[in-house]
Amino acid sequence: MSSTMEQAQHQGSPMASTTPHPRVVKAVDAMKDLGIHERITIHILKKLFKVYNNSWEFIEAENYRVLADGIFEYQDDRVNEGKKRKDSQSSSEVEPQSKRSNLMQHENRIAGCSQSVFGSKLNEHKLAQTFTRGDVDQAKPGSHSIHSNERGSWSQSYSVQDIASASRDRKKEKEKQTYSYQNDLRENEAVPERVSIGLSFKEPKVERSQVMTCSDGRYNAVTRHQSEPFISDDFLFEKPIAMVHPLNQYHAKEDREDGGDGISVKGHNDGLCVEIENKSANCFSNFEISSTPLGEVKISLSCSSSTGRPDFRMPSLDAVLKLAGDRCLKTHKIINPSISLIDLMEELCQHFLRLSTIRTSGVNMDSRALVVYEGIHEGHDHMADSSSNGWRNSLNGQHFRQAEKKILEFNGGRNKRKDQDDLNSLTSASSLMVAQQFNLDSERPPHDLEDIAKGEEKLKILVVNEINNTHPPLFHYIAQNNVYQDAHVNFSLARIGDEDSCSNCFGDCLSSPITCACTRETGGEFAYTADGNVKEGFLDEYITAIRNLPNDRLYYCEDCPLERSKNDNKKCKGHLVRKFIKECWTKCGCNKKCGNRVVQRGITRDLQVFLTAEGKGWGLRTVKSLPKGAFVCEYVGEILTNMELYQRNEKSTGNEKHTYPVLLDADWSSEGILDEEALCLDATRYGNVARFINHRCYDANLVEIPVEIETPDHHYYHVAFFTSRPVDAMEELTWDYGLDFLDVNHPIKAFRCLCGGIYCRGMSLANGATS
Ligand SMILES: C[S@@+](CC[C@H](N)C(=O)[O-])C[C@H]1O[C@@H](n2cnc3c(N)ncnc32)[C@H](O)[C@@H]1O
Repeated sequence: MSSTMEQAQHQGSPMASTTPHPRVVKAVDAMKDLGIHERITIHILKKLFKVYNNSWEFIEAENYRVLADGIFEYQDDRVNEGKKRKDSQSSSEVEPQSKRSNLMQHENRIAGCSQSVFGSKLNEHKLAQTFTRGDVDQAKPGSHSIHSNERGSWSQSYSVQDIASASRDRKKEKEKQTYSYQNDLRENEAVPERVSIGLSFKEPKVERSQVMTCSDGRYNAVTRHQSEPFISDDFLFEKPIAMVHPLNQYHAKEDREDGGDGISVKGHNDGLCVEIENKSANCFSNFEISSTPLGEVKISLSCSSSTGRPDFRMPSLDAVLKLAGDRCLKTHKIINPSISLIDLMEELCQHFLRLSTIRTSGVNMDSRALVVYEGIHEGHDHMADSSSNGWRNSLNGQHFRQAEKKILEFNGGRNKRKDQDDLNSLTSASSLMVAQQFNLDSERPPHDLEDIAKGEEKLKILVVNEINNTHPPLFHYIAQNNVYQDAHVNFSLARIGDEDSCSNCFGDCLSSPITCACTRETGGEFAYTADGNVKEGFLDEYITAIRNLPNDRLYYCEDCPLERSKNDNKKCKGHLVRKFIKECWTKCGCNKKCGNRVVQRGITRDLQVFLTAEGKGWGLRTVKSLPKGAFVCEYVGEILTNMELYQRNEKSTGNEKHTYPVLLDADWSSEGILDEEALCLDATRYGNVARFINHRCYDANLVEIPVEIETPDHHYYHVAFFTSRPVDAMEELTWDYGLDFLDVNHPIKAFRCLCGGIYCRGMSLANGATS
């Protein structure tokens, strides 16, 4: 980014160090294993910190048991709130009492104090009056374990210890290993534990023909009324209340005596529970949900018929959870608030089957193959790891396509819509594989030298090497930003208010006499000229502001997400508050050719990627001269969270070639930004031509301006490069990265600057170029 020497000291630069606290990262990783999204984990962590006076020990104890409980409880509360809202809207009936609150009141009566760690803000002091600290520790509700066996069955059990029994059972409990995944090969064991009051699965949504009732009218004991007697001792899960066959909907509707869905329902003799049975011969899997009157619940997922398949391989639990988690994130964007536990289990089951029966060129996938399968979603790290095992060539994208085809064949009896879904996920997975293949085949020319954009842009972008016969570094060309995994980028029409769109405009807003609502950001005037360049007045003011850095241009976070995560907890260095350009978009009445739509139209200038003579590696230049304010290109890359970037950097050896990530902090002043909301763009693996723009200190000929297009929410925006002055034909395009060459702690080692400018600040300071 354009900046002065001083600016390089600030965080309002693309190179800002993004280093979350390692303990936060560990906690996030641990929760991710449970399929919990980073945003939620961090949200709860913060609350727990307040409750526990920043004590990590308490939060980390028993493998983050408190944290997990807090999260479950939080999710529970949200579901309840949603339900309450719905209920109060739809009927005037007396609101049914929350089941959890029933339980909690009940537990509280027994324990004589508040038990909720999170929701009711556990008061340790208060608890200590009745129980020892150890008892309180033991009393954190909600242990959770998952077991799997060789035959493809998992059982997932949840437990809670109330304070009273924690006191009693403390010694016994210590011996139990709770809250850990166990992917061992032992027989499926039912673990006699009691249900967590914090879990959000207490009222499974039963869809289609899945029925889940108890003959006494209760789903499970979480619905137990507070007046029921509390019996605290062991209760084994002997009888399932329900067996749900999630894949049943895929079977052809042949045997209709059961109502046409292949499912029949029959009650258990004990008069307590109901079993749901799938009569279909092609039963792939089923769930067993067992419950006791006390609320002890065991949910097990078994894929029994897969075990008879010769090609069955037990997939790793992590792989299945990851695949299901990814799908939840991608299909539902983030966990769908209306999703039920049954839906989740169903999803898990499908992915379990997917992974357990994938074949590659007639060879069964083994555990290594699963790692690569995950690698499809992960980027090239896994592939790089696996390559060292010397087997990568047998698992290229084509084989994965075969593998996916196999899944479709295997599921031949399923309905068409599901097959289409599979096909869709296949397409997205395959497209990522193309990027992996660059690494796979060293014989293959890495890029189309005639057009490095491979047709993704309107114009071809030539690669020119007048110096030697090397090629540009490997990456996957994308013309638009793409979410890597966790970034929460919400483009919904509902978020665009009337004030954020010009629905009354028509044709070209620039030539309209009506004041366009889209000029809101730029003081009632358009930022662009009719030629599509940024107006000189706007540009000069913008450049002056970022180069001269008056103090009122810097925003200092009270609790900076960048500094907070560092061990030394330094103060915020300040983020440069930038002016935005707002372009017209879908809700606007104007047409696609409207003059207030420049960046969204993509690259229109003739550009070349070339090998620089000064030793800076590859660079970008313009073939024709450009006027001041011309749009050149956008910085396109993967959208990462601050945390993901940190994790990526942590894995890096420090010796790779880097593009520098851009932090999207231009508008942090308008709202306190949270860790989990901090986004950045990284073009190292996926990017466009902007990844070739080299750095120049201070007087670079490009300036980056934040541009709002799809969403008025400035936590995500486009980073667009415009010329800061007229540029000659064949002149290299440069950008001031805003690098602090003095920052030895930055995760990416600075290079020795060869910009050759008279204001160069990095020539003598840093050691060794990385390119
Ligand atoms: C975003 S990439 C730019 C493209 C890069 N030159 C390439 O070949 O892929 C950033 C890297 O380019 C090199 N670079 C960029 N500007 C430079 C400069 N002024 N002096 C020396 N190296 C530079 C550094 O190696 C830096 O890590």
